[in-house]
Amino acid sequence: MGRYAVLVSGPAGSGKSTLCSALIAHANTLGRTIHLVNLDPAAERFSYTPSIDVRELITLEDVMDEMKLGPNGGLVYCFEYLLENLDWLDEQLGGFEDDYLIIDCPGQIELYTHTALLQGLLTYLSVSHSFRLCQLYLLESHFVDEVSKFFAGTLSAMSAMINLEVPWINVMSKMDLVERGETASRLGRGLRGKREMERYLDPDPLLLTEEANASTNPRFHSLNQSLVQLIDDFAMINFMPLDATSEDSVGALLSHIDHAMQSQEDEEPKEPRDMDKFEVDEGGGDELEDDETRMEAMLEREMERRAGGGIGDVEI
Ligand SMILES: Nc1nc2c(ncn2[C@@H]2O[C@H](COP(=O)(O)OP(=O)(O)OP(=O)(O)O)[C@@H](O)[C@H]2O)c(=O)[nH]1
Ligand SMILES: [Mg+2]
Repeated sequence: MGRYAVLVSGPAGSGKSTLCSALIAHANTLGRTIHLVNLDPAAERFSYTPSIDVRELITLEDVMDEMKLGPNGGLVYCFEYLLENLDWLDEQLGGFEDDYLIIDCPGQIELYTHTALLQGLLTYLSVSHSFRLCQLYLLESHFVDEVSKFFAGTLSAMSAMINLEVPWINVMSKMDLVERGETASRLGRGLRGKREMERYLDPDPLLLTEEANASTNPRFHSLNQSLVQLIDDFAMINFMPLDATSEDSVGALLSHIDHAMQSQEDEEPKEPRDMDKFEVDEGGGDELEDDETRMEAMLEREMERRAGGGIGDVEI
């Protein structure tokens, strides 16, 4: 087999921990074992006991007390500490040869978009521990129920995707709320119908532009056009619907993840890199690689995958 790790990421409350539990429960019914890894130093409880738990190394509560930091600064500190203490992680990972890990991440979006911390960790897992990786990014259906919110959610997903550069699956979570037609936003506006919502799963650029223009001042129409163009050019923004309460829905997502992982078997192995280079730098100074080159390489690979099948089927 090999070593596989699925990172479950996304904004606060998007359903990450619920999905981790649902995936583990579903895997158990198939006779498969998935181990839970908790990377959230502020997590309180889990349905399954984590096999690896960052809280054994550091907790957000202690950091906030001792370092006099707020929750966000404290979280960044916890991740820096983890990356400075990778020997702890080495020890934890030692017992998991040939295993499938599901990694529950914190909900602070800046971790995915503004810092290189998670990227450092992913590089470490793939280069030093030969993990095949896949990242899920969850967005809640009822926060993406109109075009302006769809833009905001999609751009955050895109920004995280470019920052992290691993096989990627966007997930629109809590789709059962759409099915049930529950009130969407907490502002009390009615949720769009299921069919209307589904068009956001694989958005049509023309419809998106029309809808965005219909609800904005004409001064912003060219901005709408550019945003839609950007989303369309990337050809990466589509969402897999998820209802974590449905075994079928969780099963479909697990198959999708398996497919993304499997496809990496066909890829060329990565050259081991000097771990000294993976020092954390939040100031944007010495980046691991030049951003443009990384982005070009990522886009090129994506185009190749899409042209040749491979993980082109995967919503990334
Ligand atoms: N209806 C519905 N509720 C869900 C679903 N998934 C999660 N929830 C609910 O959403 C809330 C947040 O879920 P969590 O799994 O804790 O979300 P999270 O992303 O781990 O949250 P943080 O770790 O705080 O960022 C809980 O009340 C869940 O029961 C779903 O598929 N459908
Ligand atoms: Mg959680």
